[in-house]
Amino acid sequence: MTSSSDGPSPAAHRVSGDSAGRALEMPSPLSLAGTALFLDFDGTLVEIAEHPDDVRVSPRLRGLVEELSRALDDRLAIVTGRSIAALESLLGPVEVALAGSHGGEFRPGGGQPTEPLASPLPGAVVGALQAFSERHGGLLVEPKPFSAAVHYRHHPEARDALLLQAQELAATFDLEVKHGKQVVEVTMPGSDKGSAVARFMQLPHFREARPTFLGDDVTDEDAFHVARDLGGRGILVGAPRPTAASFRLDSVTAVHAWLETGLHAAAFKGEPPR
Ligand SMILES: O=P(O)(O)OC[C@H]1O[C@H](O[C@H]2O[C@H](CO)[C@@H](O)[C@H](O)[C@H]2O)[C@H](O)[C@@H](O)[C@@H]1O
Repeated sequence: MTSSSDGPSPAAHRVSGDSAGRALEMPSPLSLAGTALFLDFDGTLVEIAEHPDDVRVSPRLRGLVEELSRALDDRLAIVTGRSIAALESLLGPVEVALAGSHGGEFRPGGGQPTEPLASPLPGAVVGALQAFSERHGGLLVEPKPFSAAVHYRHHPEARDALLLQAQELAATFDLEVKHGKQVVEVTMPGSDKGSAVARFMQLPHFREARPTFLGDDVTDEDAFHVARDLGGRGILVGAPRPTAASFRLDSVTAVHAWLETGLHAAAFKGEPPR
């Protein structure tokens, strides 16, 4: 299966809701009562940068997600395409639940061990992607425990050949292809954000809550669907596009403001977390 951010079509996802191009409204202010909050990282909590290591993490971000998680009685998770190690190298050792590598890595809570939700990526796949990169001027290959990303941001001419290479590897090794923002990834089956959200929602402290998922990329669509199927909602971050999300926030800055406002309102009202 291929999911695509700027590829020919995102049809691999059950894109609906805003598929008619209808403008999505802003979400109402965040209410913590009965909410489980799921946050994508790149493009949602931090702005997209030219290189994965160059993202600017606001000094407030780690504290913000940890305070929100405590106010939600731990019903908050960051669900990212990055590996958990890469995420924590940017954010610091964060005391919240995490899913990394598009859901291949699952950590149910801060300080708890990470569980694999997929099998490791065969080493030959990374080797083939590295060889591809060398043949095409040196694309950035980002190996992760259950997936590998190849960034073509600085070599846009290699995009179509890269997609073809990824599809060939997927057919040979039984992988899935994800096409995100200037990046093509191959992932082990089971590594998707929808499965990660569904898994979190089975944990006892998440079970009765309504999931809200914030994300910017096509690779977040699986999670928007699962959130909606479980009685919650998706919030698209960034420009309008066909999506299964129900609401939209304009930018990373708007996400931070929405989260801060929800946290402060809960503290002011003494809102009980459940
Ligand atoms: O699921 P996310 O948390 O949104 O992670 C998706 C991918 O993010 C990173 O790549 C993207 O962000 C980079 C930094 O802004 C940017 O240079 C790149 O073009 C984007 O695709 C990360 O490197 C990937 O591993 C994640 O899968």
